[in-house]
Amino acid sequence: MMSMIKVENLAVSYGKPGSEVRVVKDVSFSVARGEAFGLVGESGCGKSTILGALAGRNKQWTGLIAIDGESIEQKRTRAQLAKQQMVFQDPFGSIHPRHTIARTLLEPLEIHGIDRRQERVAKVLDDVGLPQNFRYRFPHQLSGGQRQRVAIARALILSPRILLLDEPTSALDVSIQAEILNLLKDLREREGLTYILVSHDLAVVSHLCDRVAVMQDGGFVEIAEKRQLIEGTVTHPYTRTLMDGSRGYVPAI
Ligand SMILES: Nc1ncnc2c1ncn2[C@@H]1O[C@H](COP(=O)(O)OP(=O)(O)OP(=O)(O)O)[C@@H](O)[C@H]1O
Repeated sequence: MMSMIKVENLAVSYGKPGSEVRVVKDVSFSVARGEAFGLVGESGCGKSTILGALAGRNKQWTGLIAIDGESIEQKRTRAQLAKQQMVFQDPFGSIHPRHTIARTLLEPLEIHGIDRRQERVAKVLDDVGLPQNFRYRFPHQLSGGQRQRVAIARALILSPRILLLDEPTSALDVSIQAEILNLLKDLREREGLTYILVSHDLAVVSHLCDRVAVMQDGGFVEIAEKRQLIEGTVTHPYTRTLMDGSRGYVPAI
């Protein structure tokens, strides 16, 4: 089957030519349509940088990126950019504190010149389990979990095929984390979405993902199946260290 996301020999840098720092080195993987793929590793190992390159935010990359069978250039068309959307740890990264929820959700539709706007806003609010009258509210009137639902709604409004989820539950209370993870799980099944989920928490990753890439210092040390995480049959010592270090790690079956 054709991959939804294919990455070959990806390298990503920051900084001006001549003083570039390469923070992702020679990473290759592919994600099937409808799969949830995890990225774990210590802070600073390059997880967010990979998502940034896939989302079109970070243009200093080399290698091959193909989305839905189409090879991507560093400069993308609007249609290509709409195919994958990011969700961040802090919803304020994508929702403006002084805009109503309606305005936050309408903005991407205006930018992309998409019609039937009110109808689409109504649908995404439904999709993420928020009441319709939340349109008129401001972010500060919402709980952390509700704000993250708005951020997910905003990511969904352009009908992407892929969600790139960067620690989407780390800023939330534990009880709310499970709610948001279950919402993401349902959305993936209902809409046939493909996910890449970045998390430092193996419990979060194994709740949602079928396979997990373990990162260290800009590269992958191992791509483990969920079953290997559950059975403890991972092959790389660093993956074991991460598993041992993940306090309260409860493998989800
Ligand atoms: N805009 C930037 N300019 C320069 N260096 C950056 C920039 N963003 C990230 N880096 C560096 O790139 C490396 C990888 O960062 P990245 O955010 O991808 O790691 P991460 O694994 O996602 O970590 P975290 O979980 O802390 O976000 C780090 O050393 C970081 O300091």
